Amino acid sequence: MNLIILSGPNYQEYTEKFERYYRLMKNELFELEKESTTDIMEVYEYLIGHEYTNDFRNLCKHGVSRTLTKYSKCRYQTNNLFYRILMPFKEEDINSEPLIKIYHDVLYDDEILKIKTLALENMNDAHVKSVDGKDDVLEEKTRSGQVYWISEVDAVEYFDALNTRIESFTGFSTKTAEQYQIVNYGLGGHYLPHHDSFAKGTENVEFGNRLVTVLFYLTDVQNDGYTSFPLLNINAPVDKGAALVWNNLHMSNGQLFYESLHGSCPLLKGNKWIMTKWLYEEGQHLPYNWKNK
Ligand SMILES: O=C(O)CCC(=O)C(=O)O
Ligand SMILES: [Fe+2]
Repeated sequence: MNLIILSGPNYQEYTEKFERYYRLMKNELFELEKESTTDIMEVYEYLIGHEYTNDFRNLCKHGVSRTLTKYSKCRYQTNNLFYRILMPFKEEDINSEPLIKIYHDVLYDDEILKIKTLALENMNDAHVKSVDGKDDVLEEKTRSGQVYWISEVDAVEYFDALNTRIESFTGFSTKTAEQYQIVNYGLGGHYLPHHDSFAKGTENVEFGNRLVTVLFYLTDVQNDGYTSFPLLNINAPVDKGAALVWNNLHMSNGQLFYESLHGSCPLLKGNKWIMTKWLYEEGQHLPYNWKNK
């Protein structure tokens, strides 16, 4: 590329050239910017008209004013596991009722890479799993993203260790859990507030209901795309390698924890990847019998 020198006898010609290049570059940058961002108001307008969406919208847009309580602490957690003395979990309390915690750095970069590669080969448009095991296509406005259910049988080497790790930091069995679900949200991708557990009478006959959600973040997302709990006024930040863990049911009787209502704020820039594991009632040490609740 020739340098444009804005002085000397060809000053006029060079200035015109410079202006032309400048305009071209500006347009180019503008187009690039347009591709990687989306109109915030457009996405939020889209969310109007749904139950709880005002709270959800405000929370997504204005963030959180969470009051710290005596529960809000973070610690190195060993859960009385011998080898975790050397490598404790970084546990952060988010809420007490229902219990919500973040475990930082529990999914490693090489695992994230493998999981994304596996998922990319098998992505489908977002579906929701119904109790009878069939997939229902979700209304587009409720959730927009690409979904992949990983069969652990096909990828034992990735998931054996992870199952054990989940059991260590949650204290719950993964033996009756669902397969791992991977979701990729693009621009404007979101998930309106919902409960993860199944409605009464529609639980899984073998394993009961979704007791605990373990949500791993496979990417960092700056300033948006939070997992938001509108009834608790909480936005959880998207922190690559962390797992957000919460109870969907009351641990004393298995009834729905209404306040566990949550969604994913619209993604306004970049890309958000998550992986979810739902732990079921069956096979856990619970003070109630889920079959007779
Ligand atoms: O993407 C998120 O932050 C939330 C996802 C979620 O709620 C779900 O998959 O059930
Ligand atoms: Fe959810």
